[in-house]
Amino acid sequence: MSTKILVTGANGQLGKTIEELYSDNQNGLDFVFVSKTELDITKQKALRLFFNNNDFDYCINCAAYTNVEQAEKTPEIAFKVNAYGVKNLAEVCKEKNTVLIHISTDYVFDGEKEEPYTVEDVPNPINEYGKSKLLGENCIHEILDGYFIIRTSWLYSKVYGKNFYRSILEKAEKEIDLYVTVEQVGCPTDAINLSKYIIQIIETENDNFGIHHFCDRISMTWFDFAKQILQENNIDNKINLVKVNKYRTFAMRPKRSILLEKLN
Ligand SMILES: NC(=O)C1=CN([C@@H]2O[C@H](COP(=O)(O)OP(=O)(O)OC[C@H]3O[C@@H](n4cnc5c(N)ncnc54)[C@H](OP(=O)(O)O)[C@@H]3O)[C@@H](O)[C@H]2O)C=CC1
Ligand SMILES: Cc1cn([C@H]2C[C@H](O)[C@@H](COP(=O)(O)OP(=O)(O)O[C@H]3O[C@@H](C)C(=O)[C@@H](O)[C@H]3O)O2)c(=O)[nH]c1=O
Repeated sequence: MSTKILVTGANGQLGKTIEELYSDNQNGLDFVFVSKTELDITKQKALRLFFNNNDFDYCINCAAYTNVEQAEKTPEIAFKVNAYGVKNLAEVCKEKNTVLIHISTDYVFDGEKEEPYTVEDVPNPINEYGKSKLLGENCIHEILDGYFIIRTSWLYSKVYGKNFYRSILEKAEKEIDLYVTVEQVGCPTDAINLSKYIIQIIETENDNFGIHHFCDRISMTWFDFAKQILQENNIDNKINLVKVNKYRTFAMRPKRSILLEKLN
């Protein structure tokens, strides 16, 4: 019998990456991908109806509000999706005995710890996006037993969505000087690697429920990452990359948010 998997928020960078890698439904994995217009996690009744009409073994929740700057100005939008939408999803997963695989973020931490963050470290978010994601995590802990919360960091896809990798390339097309901060240190994570990590949890029938940390294991500043992006695309000699201590933003971001994976 095949394993039925629902992917919510399927039009985002992670959802699209999973779809590209796995939608051919091989190895007994049977995927259903739903975008926000097809299934809005903030609409409780529609969500319940959808789950009542379909059975899933797993739900991979890629739905989120990820605009960190805008979340600071209108936090209610971020909380609606990242906290209360996630609560709705946890409730229907509980009713239908579906294992929820939810994605969270390094931004639940304040970034003041010198060493990498372990899954035992206590979160203390310093921006509204991080606070909304932490409340989403807490709703899952309260409602579900069978769940994975996978915290990742600095996620990027080279082809899908809006992310730092693609922003730098877009800017490089228009500008000769790029100003990038050295204020934060973290681990950029390719959406392809995160997708593989999620799917191997399902394929191996992992039942090590709870919080997991997953990131690509090379830590750097955003400036280092921008340099790497320009080099990779052979445009580092055309662009003047300028190191700045502070890049003006509305939201605060954790200074050091390296995630340490749990060793089993
Ligand atoms: N991007 C990053 O750097 C990081 C992301 N994460 C987490 O990883 C996960 C995936 O992120 P990523 O793929 O980058 O995010 P994206 O912003 O690329 O995708 C999120 C998707 O969710 C959809 N969505 C928004 N609101 C709802 C809703 N109410 N119901 C259903 N779908 C909705 C969005 O649709 P629309 O665009 O139409 O609003 C979008 O297609 C998220 O949980 C995020 O918090 C964790 C660490 C780093
Ligand atoms: C585009 C740009 C950004 N920056 C700075 C601003 C900020 O401090 C830092 C990161 O920029 P961004 O705003 O693109 O990235 P940001 O939205 O902070 O990325 C975060 O997204 C959420 C969803 C997460 O969960 C996090 O893990 C993290 O990936 O780099 C520059 O210095 N120069 C630039 O040209």
